[in-house]
Amino acid sequence: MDRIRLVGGNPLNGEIVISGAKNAALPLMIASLLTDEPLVLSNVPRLADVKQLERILENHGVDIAVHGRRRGESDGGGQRMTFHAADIVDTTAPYDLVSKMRASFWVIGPLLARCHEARVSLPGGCAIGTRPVDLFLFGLKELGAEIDIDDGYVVAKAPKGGLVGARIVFPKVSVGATHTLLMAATLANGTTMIENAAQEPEITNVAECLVAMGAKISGIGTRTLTIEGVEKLHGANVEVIPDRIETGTFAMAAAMTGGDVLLRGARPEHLQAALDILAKTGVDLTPEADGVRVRRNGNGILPVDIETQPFPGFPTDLQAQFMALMTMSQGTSHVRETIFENRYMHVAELARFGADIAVDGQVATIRGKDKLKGAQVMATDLRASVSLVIAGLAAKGETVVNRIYHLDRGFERLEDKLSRCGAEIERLAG
Ligand SMILES: CC(=O)N[C@H]1[C@@H](OP(=O)(O)OP(=O)(O)OC[C@H]2O[C@@H](n3ccc(=O)[nH]c3=O)[C@H](O)[C@@H]2O)O[C@H](CO)[C@@H](O)[C@@H]1O
Ligand SMILES: C=C(OP(=O)(O)O)C(=O)O
Repeated sequence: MDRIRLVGGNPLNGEIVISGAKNAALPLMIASLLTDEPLVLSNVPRLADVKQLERILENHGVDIAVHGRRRGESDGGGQRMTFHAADIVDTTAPYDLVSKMRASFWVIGPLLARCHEARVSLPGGCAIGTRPVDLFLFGLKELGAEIDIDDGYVVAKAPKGGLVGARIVFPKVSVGATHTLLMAATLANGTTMIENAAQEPEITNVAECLVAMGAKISGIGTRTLTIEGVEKLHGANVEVIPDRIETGTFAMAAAMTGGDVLLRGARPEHLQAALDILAKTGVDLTPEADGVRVRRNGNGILPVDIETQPFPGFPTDLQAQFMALMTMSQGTSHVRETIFENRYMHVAELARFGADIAVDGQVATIRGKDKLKGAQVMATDLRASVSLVIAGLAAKGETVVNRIYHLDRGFERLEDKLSRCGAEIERLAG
């Protein structure tokens, strides 16, 4: 299994190009199931999760092509890919494919809408809590679907004639359930209202893609989405938004090590809450024409308390990285994780660097240290893994991060991007 070795202490200086967002690319790829015409996506990141979803879509009968570079495109840019679901040959998403990744469960929405049936294995994904699917099932039932659980599979059937528009009031905000019901409703008979919908920028990216495919959606970017079902959707060309979690991660890495990094392509409005918090820790953040500049020169890291919240709040996917930063703050800070009940797996690993963190229920109390010391650590989930890299970049001496396949799920060329900015970091194969 590959590992990452790094030697801490170098400030980060230079430029990092932000990749396309994993959490937008995945549902956009899934949206291709809604039409028999080609959906062309650009800026698709090269990630293990994208590859895994390609396998799942191919199993349903989707033809997938990766296009070559065009004039004027940089070599590090995202992929342009076509997804063509001319004929869906199989409406089952099997356990061995779905169990590796949470988002693969979301195929249930388009399959049910277009083929009127779906059999999808209960999902996997990062082990950060129980992660039930009750909200998906509740929403699909509201659209008239009949649902059974059989041998670890969700078996869903639409009424004769297809799904029927309805008012769905989610009792809790869910990104995945919003994506799924939004996609399902585009082909339902009549109008659907999704209330208490997630407002994440990735939802907006998908909603705008669906509109480009001929869907009728209003309220995009708000808590209430209204979808007037149409008979058919068509092909479209859509760009994946830049990854706000990658942006925040590199911003925190630069804040941790000091230095001056331009995050090229970053969209500050997609992570304003996190940038506002970073500014309070003493980092200079300057929006530029094509990105955000992050600078910390000499001054110490100030302690700041955070609470994770659905968008536009502080994202849970940046909680571990922020905690890594706080381990070297000049005081005591608190993190409250309100989205997932078990998203503190990085705490025990950060302790190996000498970090002082105590967890009590939802709240972690972090007492900042002057110094961290490099260590052997184990990556436990995607964002936890990168928090260990951030700690390692600032720690004295050598760090080895084991089990980095988690990192490859969500970070494109992480070592390359960091080493170009002066970090001493390499991948050890095997
Ligand atoms: C691929 C992708 O985009 N993953 C993101 C997505 O995950 P995901 O879509 O899985 O996260 P949700 O927004 O659904 O989860 C939010 C909360 O709702 C709960 N819940 C969810 C569904 C359900 O049926 N029942 C239920 O109780 C979850 O357990 C969790 O406590 O949003 C999360 C919250 O921003 C991010 O951390 C993940 O990176
Ligand atoms: C938790 C994440 O991914 P997933 O929902 O696929 O587990 C993530 O992207 O941080």
